[in-house]
Amino acid sequence: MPAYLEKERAVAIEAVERAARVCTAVFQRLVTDETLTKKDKSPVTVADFGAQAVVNAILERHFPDDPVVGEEDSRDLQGDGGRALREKVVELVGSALDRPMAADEVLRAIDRGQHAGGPAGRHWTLDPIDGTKGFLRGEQFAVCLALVVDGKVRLGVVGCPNLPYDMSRPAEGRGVLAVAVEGQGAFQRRLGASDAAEQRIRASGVADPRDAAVCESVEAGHSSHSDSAQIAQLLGISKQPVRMDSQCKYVAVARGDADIYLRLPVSSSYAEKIWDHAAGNIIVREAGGCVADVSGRPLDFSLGRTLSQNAGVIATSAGVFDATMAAVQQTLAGKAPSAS
Ligand SMILES: Nc1ncnc2c1ncn2[C@@H]1O[C@H](COP(=O)(O)O)[C@@H](O)[C@H]1OP(=O)(O)O
Ligand SMILES: [Mg+2]
Repeated sequence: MPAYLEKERAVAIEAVERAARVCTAVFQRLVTDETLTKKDKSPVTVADFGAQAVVNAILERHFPDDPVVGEEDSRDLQGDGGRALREKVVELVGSALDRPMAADEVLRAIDRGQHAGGPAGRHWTLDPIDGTKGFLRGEQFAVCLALVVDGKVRLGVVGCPNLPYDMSRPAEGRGVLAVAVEGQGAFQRRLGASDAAEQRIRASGVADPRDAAVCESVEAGHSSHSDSAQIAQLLGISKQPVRMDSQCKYVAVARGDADIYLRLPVSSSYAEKIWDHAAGNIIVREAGGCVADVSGRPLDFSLGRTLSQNAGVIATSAGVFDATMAAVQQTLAGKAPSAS
């Protein structure tokens, strides 16, 4: 008998592999094309749309009845105004899928991402490029795909093209694909190697919070750096936090590169999007780690496109979870984030 979600797991890996290739190809063009500077936002737009079209087309081929909650829609690619961008995306998608796709097919594939999500049945959730700023800097970004069944994340795949496969041996190359299915553990394999062997990954066994390493967003607008400094101080952590963009932070916790991922609300009006957390969340939990919001509540993926009942995210290895939550709560107590 096939294992739970065996086909979904294989298809999700293929989709993330191909989407990651789209992103890498666009980035290579970005650095070689003298007409583009890294300040130009258009490359990330082309890669975002291209990656979403590729993933959605592959999902549709294998699971035509499954809706997708994706970040992008095709509005900017339509009509005369969208022609230049559309042509670039169509060319990119054709080469990523090894078959030409007509423009209207590409737009339709992108718009398969407009599902509302919710508590019932199956849906996929996709962030075609998570960490766009990291992508443009040539640093960390991720292609993130997850399957939600009856409001719970059951499968997650995070492709990290720029993450060293082994942090202790960075010379051995970059590119990691992390994958987890509910109840089956978390694994990593080399991104871009079709016959890649999988290796089980586990969160660290650190028990004394003073020994823990913290990771957080590069962008202080996404997670408060001053609150995390206070939390680290309460925990007696002297190491500087590692800052990186995207769900690569969840992968870092899942394989013990870091012990604590802090995402501390800057504004009470921001609702986290499900595609920014679904895949990373299951990978950390299946690696033996813990994930909650800043109040200690589990992340609730059953409420539509956002985590409307959660604020922030705390992901840690199991041995330092309670101490981290206590320090988070002490730091945030009596401090209302601004609504701006
Ligand atoms: N105010 C905010 N708080 C938390 N996350 C945010 C905020 N604004 C944008 N983001 C999202 O953070 C993600 C990147 O996170 P990280 O800092 O971990 O790399 C992006 O998906 C980005 O969404 P968007 O895609 O709309 O820019
Ligand atoms: Mg994102």
